[in-house]
Amino acid sequence: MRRIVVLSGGIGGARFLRGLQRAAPEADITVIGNTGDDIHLFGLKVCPDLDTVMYTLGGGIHEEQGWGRADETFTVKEELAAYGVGPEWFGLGDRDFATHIVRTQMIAAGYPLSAVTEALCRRWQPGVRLLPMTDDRVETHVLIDDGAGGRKAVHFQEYWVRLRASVPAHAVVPVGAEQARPAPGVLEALAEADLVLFPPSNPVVSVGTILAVPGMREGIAEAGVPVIGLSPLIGGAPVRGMADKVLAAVGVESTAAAVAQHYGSGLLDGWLVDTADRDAVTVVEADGIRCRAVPLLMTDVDAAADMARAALDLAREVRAA
Ligand SMILES: O=c1nc2n(C[C@H](O)[C@H](O)[C@H](O)CO)c3cc(O)ccc3cc-2c(=O)[nH]1
Repeated sequence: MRRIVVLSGGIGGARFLRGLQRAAPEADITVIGNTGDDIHLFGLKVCPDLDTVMYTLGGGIHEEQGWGRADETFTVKEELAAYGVGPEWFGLGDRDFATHIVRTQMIAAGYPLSAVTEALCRRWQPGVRLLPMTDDRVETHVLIDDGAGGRKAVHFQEYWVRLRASVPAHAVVPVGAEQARPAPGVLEALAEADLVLFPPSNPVVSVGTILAVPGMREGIAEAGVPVIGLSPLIGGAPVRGMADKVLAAVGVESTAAAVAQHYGSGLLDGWLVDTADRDAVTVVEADGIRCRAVPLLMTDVDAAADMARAALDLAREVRAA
């Protein structure tokens, strides 16, 4: 299984990918990155999930935080705040700003996001081919109460970072996804893949947004190769982040089994749950998805590599069946 395609969000996907690289050093890995979290701030285009993958695999990530740059300073942000220019709730550091300036400048010069991402990766050498899911603009919005008896849509980052997902999400809408086309190279990578992986990324706002791009589901199905996912939930709670909040918005229970059922046996061939959720194995298998329980806590790169090995083993089982 040399050619592996991974549909990735930010932190969880990036850390899993680092494990996959260790577990399968010979593999040719293509990452299809979520761009629904992208946000335009201060006239700049910020792509949090693409950057998180690029910095994590390129050795520039802030390890504890999981996003943004290591050894970061915030002088530009402080100067903007001194002018009264916000938002102050989104932490863009000086080093990170440079990435967004280069990206925005290249886009203004007419380059598509896929070409810009390739150019940025020339510096970071992430060891994978990093593709945005689309070159078209897709922006995830979350429908919340407006405090006056009605509802309003806010940008995903406002819901996630400013509100810390503390208010109920009534709906999650990847605005623009219906008209979006997969970025160059995405469908080709799927067609040539030996294996497709869904890392323990958010099933709604990360993997779900990628799957919302027309042609993506068909591309995965037509590849005719094992599709293996890893649960982002352990014991009914997200390992990191607030996935449970957005799962509720799409009517999915916060359990490892419910997430597998949400993806469905039409898409998924195999599913890994944590050993704490071993009772879910029979439930998931009853739905026609091969399931195994293994430790899913990515405490370090070795643990992530063990998870990647388990996913590769499950893929071999599926293929041999
Ligand atoms: O919790 C936060 N997450 C921040 N993130 C992470 C991001 O909001 C989310 O975790 C992802 O979009 C979800 O995958 C950033 C990511 C970037 O690439 C650049 C800047 C930020 C800033 C913040 C922030 O201020 N607070």
